[in-house]
Amino acid sequence: MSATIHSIEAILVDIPTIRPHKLSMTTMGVQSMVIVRIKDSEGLEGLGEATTIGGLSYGPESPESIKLTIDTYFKPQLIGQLADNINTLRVMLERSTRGNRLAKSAIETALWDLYGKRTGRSLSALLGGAVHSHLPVLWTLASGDTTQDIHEALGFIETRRHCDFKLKIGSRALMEDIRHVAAIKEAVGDTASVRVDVNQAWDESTAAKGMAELQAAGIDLVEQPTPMADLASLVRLSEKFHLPILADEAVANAKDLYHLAALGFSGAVAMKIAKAGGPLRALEQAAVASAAGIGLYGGTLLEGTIGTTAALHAWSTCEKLHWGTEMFGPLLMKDDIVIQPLNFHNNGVDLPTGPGLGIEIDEEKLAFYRRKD
Ligand SMILES: O=C(O)C[C@H]1C=CC(=O)O1
Ligand SMILES: [Mn+2]
Repeated sequence: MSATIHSIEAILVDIPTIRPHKLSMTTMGVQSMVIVRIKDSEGLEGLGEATTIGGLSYGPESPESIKLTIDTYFKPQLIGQLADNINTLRVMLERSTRGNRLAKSAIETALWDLYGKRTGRSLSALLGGAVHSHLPVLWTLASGDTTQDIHEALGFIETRRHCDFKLKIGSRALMEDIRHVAAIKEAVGDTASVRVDVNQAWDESTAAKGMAELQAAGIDLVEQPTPMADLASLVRLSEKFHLPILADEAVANAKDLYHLAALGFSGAVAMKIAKAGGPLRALEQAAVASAAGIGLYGGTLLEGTIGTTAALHAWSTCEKLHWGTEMFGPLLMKDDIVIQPLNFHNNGVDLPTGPGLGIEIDEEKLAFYRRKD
C-alpha cells in the first residue's frame, strides 16, 4: 500500500527584491511566495510554490488568496488520498475548483517533489527525461532608469551571467519608452538579444506604432503588447510585422494556444507552470506549438527557487526552446530560503539533479522570512 497525504501547509514568505522592479501595472519591492509543504504518511515531504507579480494588479489570485484556497478548499480534499497518483489528484482539483491555477500549480509541484523523493528520480526524469541540463536564462531590466539598466546589462554581459535582456515597458508615454529601449539596445550591441514586455498596456494602434519603432531599433521580440482578451489584435499585429510577438497573458494552456493559432497567430508563446495550473498542463502547450509552428519560451511569474526549479525541470524536457527562458526569479530576491541555491552561470542555469526538485529548505531562513501576523 503506498503512502497517503498526511498534512499540507501553505506558508506566506516575503523577500525584498534587490531593487524596485517596475512593471506596466505596478512596481514590486518585495516578492511574496506561497510555499507548500505536503507530508505523506511515511514522513517524506514534497515542496511546491506559487507566486504572482504585483498581486491583484496583475491577476485574480493573490498570495493571500492562494493560501486560503489551499487551506480551506484543497486540503480537505487531499488529506488521506494516495499521494502517488498525481493525475487523479490533479483532475480532482480541476473538477472541484474553477480557476485558481496558481494554487493548483503549487500543489502539483509539491506532489511531484514528493513522488520524486519516494522513487529517487528527479522531476525531469519523471516527465520523460531532460533533453537539456543547462538552460539559457535572460534578465529583465526594469529599474525604470535607462542609465541603471545599461549598467546592469553591461555587468551581466561581462560576467557572462546573462546575454539576453527583457525590458518592461508600457507605463510611460510611447516615445519615452522607445527612447529608453533604443538607448539600451545601442549600449549592449548586436550580440545581446533585447526584447520588450508590455504586459497588455497598449491598445492596437499604439502597438502598431510601437512595433514599427521597436523593429527599427533592432528589438527581437515583443511580449503581450495588447490586452489578453484581445486575441484579434495579436493576430493582426503578427501578420503586419516581421518582429515576432510573444503571447503571454493571452495564453495559459494548450486550449488557449490552439485557439490563438487557429485564428492565424504566428510568433511564440510563454509557457508558465503557474498560468497553466501546473507543469503537466504547461507542457501540453509544447505539442500544440510544435504542430502550429509557434516558438516556445520558458516563462516565469518571478518564482523563488522552488517554483523556478519546478519550471526548469519541465522546460528541460522540451526538445527546442526557441527563445530560451526567463527563469531568473531567485536572482531578483535579496535572499533565498533553500540550502543550495541554483547555479546561474554561462548565460544560463544548471538543472538540479537530486530526487524530485532536488531542492532542500533552509529552515532558519524560512522561519525568518515567513509572514508573521
Ligand atoms: O512576463 C511577465 O509578465 C512576468 C515576469 C517575467 C519576467 C519579469 O520580469 O516579469
Ligand atoms: Mn510577460
